[in-house]
Amino acid sequence: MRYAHEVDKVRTAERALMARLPDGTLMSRAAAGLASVCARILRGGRPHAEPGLGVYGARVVLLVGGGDNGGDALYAGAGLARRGAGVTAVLAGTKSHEGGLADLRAAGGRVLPVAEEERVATAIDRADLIIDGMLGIGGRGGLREPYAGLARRAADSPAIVVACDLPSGVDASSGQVAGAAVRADVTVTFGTYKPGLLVDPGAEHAGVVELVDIGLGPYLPDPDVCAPLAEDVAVRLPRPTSESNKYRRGVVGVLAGSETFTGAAVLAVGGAVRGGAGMVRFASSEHPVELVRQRWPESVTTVIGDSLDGIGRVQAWVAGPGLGTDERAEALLAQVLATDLPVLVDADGLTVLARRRDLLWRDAPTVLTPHAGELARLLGTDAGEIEARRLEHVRRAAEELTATVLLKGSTTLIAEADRPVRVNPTGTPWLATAGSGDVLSGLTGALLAGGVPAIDAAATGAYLHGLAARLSADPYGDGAAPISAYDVLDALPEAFRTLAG
Ligand SMILES: NC(=O)C1=CN([C@@H]2O[C@H](COP(=O)(O)OP(=O)(O)OC[C@H]3O[C@@H](n4cnc5c(N)ncnc54)[C@H](OP(=O)(O)O)[C@@H]3O)[C@@H](O)[C@H]2O)[C@@H](O)CC1
Ligand SMILES: [K+]
Repeated sequence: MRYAHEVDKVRTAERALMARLPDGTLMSRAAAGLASVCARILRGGRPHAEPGLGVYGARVVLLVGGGDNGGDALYAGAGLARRGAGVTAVLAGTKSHEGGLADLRAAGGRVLPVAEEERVATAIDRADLIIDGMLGIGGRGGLREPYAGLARRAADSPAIVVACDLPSGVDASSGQVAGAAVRADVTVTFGTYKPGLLVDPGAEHAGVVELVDIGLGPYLPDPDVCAPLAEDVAVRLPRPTSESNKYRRGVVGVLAGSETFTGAAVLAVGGAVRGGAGMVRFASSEHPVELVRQRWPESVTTVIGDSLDGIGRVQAWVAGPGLGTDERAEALLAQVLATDLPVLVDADGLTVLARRRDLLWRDAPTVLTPHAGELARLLGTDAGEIEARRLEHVRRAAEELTATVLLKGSTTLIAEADRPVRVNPTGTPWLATAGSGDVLSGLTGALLAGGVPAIDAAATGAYLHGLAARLSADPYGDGAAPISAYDVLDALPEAFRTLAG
């Protein structure tokens, strides 16, 4: 698991640790870690030179802000200069870390005030590697000048950009980006991950994130956000044993589809079948039932009117994909939510819930799987607001709707009251395709029916779904192609095998 802590918690832990250590120890640990990642990157090749020539002779530019983030960059730059790199520090703050500056000068580094615009521009354009040490966890709001201009210049340079602690302009605690921000290839972060490195839009500015241990671990409280690794997900996968039968593996009920919308039902049932349900019971009107029967003959189908009576026993429900939003849909959804079973509500079901939030007053687990637009309707805000502050909104939704909320998007987030928000690390931009959400609903419903607790079912479902999408979009790791929701379904067995193996 990768754990992330908000800024106030990082600061408290740092104070506690610093009280036990000689002055400057933490900064020197951070700077040493940063320098060693930069050296490794330079050894791997750089844009202006033959690959693999190493640190000696490499052109390194430090963008140095007025706080301790700039201090880290200066000490790291000094370390690289001692290994033979040509290091230029662009001083952009009203002041600069004195110890760091003295160390860089002593190591033979060059210093350029930001006002020397032409020389600064030339240095950035010719750099092999740029260290962004403008702002770290002390950053607030959009980047002001001259930082914003330097961020833009760095983006146009062919150099590899390495962010110190976090890309300047990204809010460490939320991932919000208000205006210009550095886009890093690699971010070297200290002590713990910051939520803004895992949650978009911050995450997409961070590139590959490397954590440097500075000894903070014992002083950190529970995390605010966490991102599971493959092994964290693998241990939660339900695995049938010789004792298993279809009822023990879980019977999932799928209430989906209507005469107008049929595809969503076929995909949701497919997600449940491939998600490992022992049995899928599908309830809908005639046309979708006919199609599901053809495609998934292993499911047990029932044509229903406006009552679910006689469907048979299930252990969890998936309700909503293609269901419509009329009174009949509302009546059926109300019956599902009146049970004491875990229920996942998606798509049209969420639209109905936006006008019937009272249906969420229940004791059994409820999982909601909205995209930003659906969540906006549920919370009475707009989708742009949600996208800009995803973490805040998914937490608010979990509290207000008393549900496990999985917010789909470029990074899928899963929240439940009083627990760290989980960030899903898998997925591909190609997953943003019609019907893929229906597959996720069925898959997660199968996990719920198998007895997996709501937050784990949602996180595991999201992980497998994103992994299946990656495996089908880019099976050989040499280039991705568009995929359909059906491709995701077809890659689910491979995703399970990859995880379990
Ligand atoms: N604490 C520790 O033990 C350790 C900390 N470490 C390192 O310290 C970093 C935190 O350092 P920090 O607290 O000095 O803050 P930092 O991010 O450098 O920036 C503060 C300055 O930014 C300015 N500023 C703010 N917003 C702005 C904006 N939008 N646009 C422009 N300017 C803006 C603000 O100016 P002001 O608003 O006050 O005028 C203020 O001067 C941390 O990320 C890690 O790298 C490591 O060494 C490990 C040990
Ligand atoms: K930075």
